[in-house]
Amino acid sequence: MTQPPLTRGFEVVIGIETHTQLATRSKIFSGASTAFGAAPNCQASAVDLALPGTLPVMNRAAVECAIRFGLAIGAKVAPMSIFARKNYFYPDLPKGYQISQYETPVVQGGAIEFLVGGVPHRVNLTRAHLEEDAGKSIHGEALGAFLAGSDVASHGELTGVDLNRAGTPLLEIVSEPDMRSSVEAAEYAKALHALVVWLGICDGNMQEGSFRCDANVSVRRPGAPYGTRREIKNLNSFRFLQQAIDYEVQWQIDLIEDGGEVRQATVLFDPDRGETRAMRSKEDAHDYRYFPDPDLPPLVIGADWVARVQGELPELPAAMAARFEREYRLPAPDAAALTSSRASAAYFESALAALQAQPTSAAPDAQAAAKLVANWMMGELARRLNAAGSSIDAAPVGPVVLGALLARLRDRAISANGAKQAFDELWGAPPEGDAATAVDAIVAARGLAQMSDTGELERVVEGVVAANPKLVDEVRGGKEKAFNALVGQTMKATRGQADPAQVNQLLRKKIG
Ligand SMILES: Nc1ncnc2c1ncn2[C@@H]1O[C@H](COP(=O)(O)OP(=O)(O)OP(=O)(O)O)[C@@H](O)[C@H]1O
Ligand SMILES: [Mg+2]
Ligand SMILES: [Mg+2]
Repeated sequence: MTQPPLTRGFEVVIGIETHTQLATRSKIFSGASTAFGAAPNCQASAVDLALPGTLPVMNRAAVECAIRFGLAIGAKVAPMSIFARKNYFYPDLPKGYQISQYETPVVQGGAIEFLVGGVPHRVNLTRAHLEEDAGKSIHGEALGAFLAGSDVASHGELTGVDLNRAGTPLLEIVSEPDMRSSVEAAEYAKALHALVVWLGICDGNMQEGSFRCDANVSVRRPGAPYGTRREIKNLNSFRFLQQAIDYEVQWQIDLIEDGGEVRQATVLFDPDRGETRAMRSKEDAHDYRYFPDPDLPPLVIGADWVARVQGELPELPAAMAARFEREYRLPAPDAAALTSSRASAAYFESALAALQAQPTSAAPDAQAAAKLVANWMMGELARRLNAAGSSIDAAPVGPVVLGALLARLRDRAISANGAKQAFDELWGAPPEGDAATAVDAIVAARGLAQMSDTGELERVVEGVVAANPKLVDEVRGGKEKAFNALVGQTMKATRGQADPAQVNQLLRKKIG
């Protein structure tokens, strides 16, 4: 075990609770739609509004998401779990309680594994439980926009309640207090996010609140028992998560060094000021008066259901990364990057297949081909996607086209620089029809072809050597600059169409 890093002599302890919105079509206990963006209160059924006499009915699809998750992280999927009422009063919670799971959650234990700077980390999970989301309170400008044109004039003093989100299925994923730095916390959250999207149980849209983290933070002197935690609520970006923890750690250490004592509290992060601010002193479990919900029977999950879901599970990111290392002989960081999403992994495999489908005169080198595709995906393609703020499934240059382009690079028909120019052109105007034909057309139209006829290049080199006796003498006297000048002249004579490596080689041979 490596020693955890210390901050001003303190060890940082972090546990994360993540509210993952499950990608089901309807709500967890009603048939109302979960689609995002509807006008307020258009997607709230009688159950979501908590009208008297209504009863919740469990959504099978939500349970199936929980099973998928449990199996993917090596947890125990409880054969029987219990729904409980978590009682609190808030305007956006019309029942006065949230249906959640307490003592017996559906997913128990398991772990998330990920790399931090290439070093493997493992964070154990306590549990993951199913629950319903609450509605939303709407204040200020957002409410004003909604009320514009109505006869409610002084909306400045009002708060609106939108119950569209009420009853949306959540899986709350609770980690053990296993993290020791804000960087580790952010990497954990990224790995968890990638996994739930990979499994297809969450759309992962953090702006719309589909994946929200609460960071529980405490500090302690090395070897001391855990300190008191403060909980930073509702962090919806990895950067905010990291910033909020960093600020909170400094705040707690300042307080302790000034002789104060951390008290349990719920705090909010203000991204504009980069600060955390107390929201309320934290409720304890007994404040919620948890008790089993008499409206819902125990949730029973049979072994056959678990076995079926297991059979339908896709190859998981860690297993796929290990396979990429083994099968394609890629370095571990490349394999991890390429398997950051299912779309990226699928792109890689089809680009590689397309590259290898192009005939070549040289002996095929599978490892070199895989590395070439990996380099281009992590370099040129990633750069382009970042600049466009786009995702890989929407890339204008698809895997088959990239494979065809890289085949020309492999065969030295174009230079790396020429390939980049062709890539730019393909990006601007995605080709239709056969990919190789489209690539060759661009290479021809832009004059990107490298001179492939060795005999012809040899004649050019001979000409350059004959015309520059002075430079040749200097090269023989050991002047590298003179050699570069000869390379430059040869490139010029071939209008840049020669392979520089080949020019180098021929010149050395001629000069001796
Ligand atoms: N001393 C501590 N320092 C940092 N994190 C802690 C500490 N003790 C517990 N935690 C973490 O706090 C989180 C507690 O989550 P849990 O859902 O069990 O309870 P809660 O926060 O009281 O409930 P709620 O769901 O109502 O917010 C866990 O992620 C746990 O690892
Ligand atoms: Mg919790
Ligand atoms: Mg909490």
